[in-house]
Amino acid sequence: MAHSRVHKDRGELRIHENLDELGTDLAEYIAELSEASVKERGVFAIAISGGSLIGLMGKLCEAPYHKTVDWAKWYIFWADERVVGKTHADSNYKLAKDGLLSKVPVVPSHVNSINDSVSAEEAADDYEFHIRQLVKTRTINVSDNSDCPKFDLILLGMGPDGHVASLFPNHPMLDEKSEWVTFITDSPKPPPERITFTLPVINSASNVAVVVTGESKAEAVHLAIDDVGPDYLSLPARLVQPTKGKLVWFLDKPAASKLDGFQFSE
Ligand SMILES: O=C1O[C@H](COP(=O)(O)O)[C@@H](O)[C@H](O)[C@H]1O
Repeated sequence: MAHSRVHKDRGELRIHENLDELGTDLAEYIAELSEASVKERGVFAIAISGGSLIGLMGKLCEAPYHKTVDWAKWYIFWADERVVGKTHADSNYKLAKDGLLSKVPVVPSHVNSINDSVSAEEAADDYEFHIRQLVKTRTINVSDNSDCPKFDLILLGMGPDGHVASLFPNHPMLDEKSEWVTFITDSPKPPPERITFTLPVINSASNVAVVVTGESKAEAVHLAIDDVGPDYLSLPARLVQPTKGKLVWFLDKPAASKLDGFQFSE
């Protein structure tokens, strides 16, 4: 049974007994947001990440979700992408296509992947331009207090170093305020060339979920959520603070094991 509590300023924490339970809760959460968004706006604009997240979304391809979700209304984007070919093993697009998108009836023209035949800088510019067109038509909603896109849902993973999307600790891209999509050519985690949503875009979303599993990430989870003092305020995962949207953390027990008070909530 999942343990859920609302942190005073870091959103809702859902701590799961195991990966199976987490996968079930995550699929239900995404399906509910999809239904609400389709009812309200006629579409569901969702941005996904790569890494372990895709495997954890697997239950969406199974009953009942493969039939009950209105897949034709989904518009899919990437919160970050590695600048490699779409058939490359490092491609977040390939990961999602193989693990999810090829198994459900999404509309191919609604799958908004990056241009993989140009430089990282050009790919970021292209992707931002593309998103701007879809904000104009309101396929992607617009923020109430800036011109930023307001995705219905942004799904993030987190690395053991606290990176989210391709926003890495101590990198100047964390200070980017005007671009929606930026690029990196010296990523500390290979491959080096990537594009990523910036923090203003992530924090303008209606819903942001950070999905983190495994003991290797327990320290970063603690630093991203607990009151740990000024040294960690700029940890990328800590900078995920939706302005008006809702933040939910999906954790398994090993990832949550270093959270303050974890032993008392078991
Ligand atoms: O490089 C990346 O890493 C993060 C975390 O991946 P995980 O496998 O540790 O969950 C991922 O969220 C991001 O999209 C990816 O490009």
